[in-house]
Parts: sequence; C-alpha cells; structure tokens
Amino acid sequence: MPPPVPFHHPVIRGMTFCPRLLPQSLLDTLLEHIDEEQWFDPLNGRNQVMRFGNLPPWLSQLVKISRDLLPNKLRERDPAFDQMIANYYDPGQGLRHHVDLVRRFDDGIVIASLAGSCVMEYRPAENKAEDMCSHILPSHDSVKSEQTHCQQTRNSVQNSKVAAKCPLLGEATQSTTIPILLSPGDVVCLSGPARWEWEHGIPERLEDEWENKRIPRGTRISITLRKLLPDALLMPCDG
Ligand SMILES: O=C(O)CCC(=O)C(=O)O
Ligand SMILES: [Fe+2]
Repeated sequence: MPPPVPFHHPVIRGMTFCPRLLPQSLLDTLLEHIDEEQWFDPLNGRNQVMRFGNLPPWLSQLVKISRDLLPNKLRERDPAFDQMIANYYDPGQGLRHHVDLVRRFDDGIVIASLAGSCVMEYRPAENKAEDMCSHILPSHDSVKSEQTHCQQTRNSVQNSKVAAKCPLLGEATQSTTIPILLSPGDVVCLSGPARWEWEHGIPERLEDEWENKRIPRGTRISITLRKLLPDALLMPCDG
C-alpha cells in the first residue's frame, strides 16, 4: 500500500484531502477511548460531544497529524486547536450544508473520519448567516447544545457575510456540488477559500453512490478540530 499523500483539491482551493492518513491502530485507540468515555448514547439522543480549551491527551496524536496538514502560516499557532466536536451518525443521518461559524472559529479546520463512510458535499457558500447557524439536519437530533450556541451567535452576529466576494464563482457556480467520499482514516483540512467560501454537508441517505458502486452507510464517527477566535463567545458545553 503506498503511503498516504495529501491532495490539494484543484477546484476547492484551500482544501487538503488526505485519504487513509490515520493508521488503523490510531483509529482503534481513538474509538476505544470514545467508547470508554461513553461519549455517545444514540438511543438517548446523545450523538455529539464538544470540548473546549485543553483537549483530551489521548487526542494528541490526531492533533499532531492534523496540525501538520495546516498551511504554513497556521501551523505555528499555539495551541493548534482548542475546540473539538465529535459527531456520531446513524445510517441515513446527515449534516446540513454549512460554513463553520465565521465569528467563532479561526481558519484551518480539520475533519477526521474515524468510522463509517459517507459522501460529503462541497458547494460555494450561499452567503447567508442563517445557513451558518442551523446546520445540522433535524434527523441528527443530538445537537441541542450546538443549536443553543448557534442561537446565541445568531443574536450576536447579524448577517455576517461569509463570502462577500468569492473569486471562485467564475469557475464554480452556486450550483456546483463536489462530492468527496470520506472513509475511515481520511482527513480533510479546510483553510482559506475552502473554509470561508465553501459550504460542506452530508446528504441524508442510507447509501452513497461512488464510482458506480453503492456504498451503504454504517455508523459514522468523526472528529472535527477547530481553533476558537480570540473573541469567540464561550458556549455551553454538553459534558
Ligand atoms: O461530521 C463531520 O464529518 C463534519 C462535521 C462538521 O462539519 C461540523 O461539525 O461542523
Ligand atoms: Fe463543519
């Protein structure tokens, strides 16, 4: 198996995609910790966990690998990430297309897929504050805390512009949707235009079509690492 090579997306500028970057041993360790700490309880609607400030020490290898994907100008920041969100998706659940909150999180967001696969869609942002603040599909019903902080943000951030000017729109129009298959171990880093000017989301469906094959959705677990902006509102943490 050739070593994983980061791939700079030719259209989604600022996206680095690295398939199979996380070795199976790391995935197993991360999933064991998540299990031990009982982060998720989908039967009781707990399918999202956030952490702020110091991240759990057992995330340090993932943090290091993620930091290495950041562009040079962000790689030296300290800490590289001080916010984490872990998501659990049952088959069929999705994530509303969104740009991560622009007044809360800095550039350089890393999404690591730990278990299950799905197709994540990317499309040029619609430039609506509303879209940034209620991004989880209703079926992904764990997200009361996210919605609470989104409500706070909505109150405090009125009509911020995500993509006041999007240089890509000449080549990628609002209707351009770029699907990317995310499998366990794959890591995506979003910076620059990919972070500020493109939305990402996961359609609600039980299987994805990829290269003429049907890929059933299993249970999916992801970890997203972000850096809070210095004046970001502190939001309630769900545990
Ligand atoms: O679950 C994922 O893969 C992505 C999560 C995400 O985009 C977010 O929480 O903002
Ligand atoms: Fe996101």
